[in-house]
Amino acid sequence: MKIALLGCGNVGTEVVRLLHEQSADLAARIGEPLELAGIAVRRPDKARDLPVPRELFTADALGLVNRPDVDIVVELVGGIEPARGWITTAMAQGKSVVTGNKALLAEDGGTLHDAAAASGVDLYYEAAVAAAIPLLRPLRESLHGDRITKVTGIVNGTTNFILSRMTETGAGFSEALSEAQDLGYAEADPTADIEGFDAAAKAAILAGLAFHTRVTASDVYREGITSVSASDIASAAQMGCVVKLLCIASRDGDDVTVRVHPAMIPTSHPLASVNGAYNAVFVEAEAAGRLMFYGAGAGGAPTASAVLGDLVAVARNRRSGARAASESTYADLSVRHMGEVTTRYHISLDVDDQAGVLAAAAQVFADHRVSIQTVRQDGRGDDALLVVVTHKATDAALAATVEELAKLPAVRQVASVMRVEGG
Ligand SMILES: NC(=O)C1=CN([C@@H]2O[C@H](COP(=O)(O)OP(=O)(O)OC[C@H]3O[C@@H](n4cnc5c(N)ncnc54)[C@H](OP(=O)(O)O)[C@@H]3O)[C@@H](O)[C@H]2O)C=CC1
Ligand SMILES: N[C@@H](CC=O)C(=O)O
Repeated sequence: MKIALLGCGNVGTEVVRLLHEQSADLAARIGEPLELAGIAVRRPDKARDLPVPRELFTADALGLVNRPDVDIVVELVGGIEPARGWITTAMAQGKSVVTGNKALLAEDGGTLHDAAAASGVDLYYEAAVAAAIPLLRPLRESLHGDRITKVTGIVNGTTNFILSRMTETGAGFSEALSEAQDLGYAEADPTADIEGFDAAAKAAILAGLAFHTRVTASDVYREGITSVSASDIASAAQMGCVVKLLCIASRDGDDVTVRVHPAMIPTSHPLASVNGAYNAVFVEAEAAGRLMFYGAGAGGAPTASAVLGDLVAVARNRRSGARAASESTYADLSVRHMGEVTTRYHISLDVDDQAGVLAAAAQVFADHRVSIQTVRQDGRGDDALLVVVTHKATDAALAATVEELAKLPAVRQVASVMRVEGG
């Protein structure tokens, strides 16, 4: 069975290594050997310490995809184009595809699934969400007899690594990000990680599979972690909380809400102890109850494990003439606007006069029917912040409250607003 590998970076390199080191086991599991037909990269002449002949490398990805001896295409380049073109070309020629490209799946998964169905080939993408964790196959298959109501998780390893470092060692944001890049966790453009685009793409894929509907990245409410400060982390700690970038997808009747944003969660919450580049996802289903999936969420080797798992499944299907179940998108659900979502909020106000501003601020909260749970002062003197934690309120009510708080004469600025979940 011949494989065209597109991309040999953090993940592709480990795929090549595993294909080499485990070739006998893989052949035994599949019933015939897997052979690399070629490896497409941007710089074919770059020195790479890999156990394969240099002649396998090419810059002509499309030429490799088009080769008649190629059976399966593994796409590990990323991005929308030219990856989409390579994948649809491969499928049109009856070649099955394995990919880890969440950005493409979340933007245009429908086209890829339709192309796979039209050509009767497989499209597998376990690596696209939460890397090594077997998560998509359980959603696509094992839980198909149940009704999933909510998926909550930490699905980006880079941001979880950064927040963990900031919390545990007091590391700065940039220092922690460059460490995550060195470890192969970050996307080629790390803006995708730190601004929440990567987690939003994964949230769209998870919501689509969980709720049997098509959800694209543009349906997902998204905030990244670039505005999370050391003072937010310290303030969370004072409340017995930690800050995490959460992905929350929930279904309520015919409506779904899909959101990605930083949130304070109590240290007793099971997601609070998920640190470093680890991911964890809670799935709540009507009959199964609460299920938790946990493991390495980024990095070359863990992601390659998921790619190899898909490769074995696709190769076995080709040998037996079988095909994975088609995409299940029969449910016509509407995506609810973020303004309707209710949660608790932590608001830090940089004020001139703590005592003087309290009554005015309380009135603003009352005017918008946002009920205050606690108020406290953080720090001393000019640097002191007035910290308000609310009871549950809608995002729309909170946004209107914050807009008015910012106009109070004694408020220098609204230093931060963060959701509080799970308490
Ligand atoms: N890193 C991770 O932890 C995870 C990554 N993923 C996904 O896996 C995919 C790959 O990620 P990763 O390995 O980290 O990415 P890298 O940036 O490390 O590697 C990208 C690879 O693609 C090659 N490439 C780029 N442009 C072209 C082109 N035009 N033609 C041919 N080859 C090209 C590069 O070539 P060259 O080597 O010459 O630069 C490189 O080999 C992405 O979709 C990513 O989102 C999924 C889960 C986890
Ligand atoms: N950049 C991603 C890689 C895995 O999907 C992450 O950090 O989670």
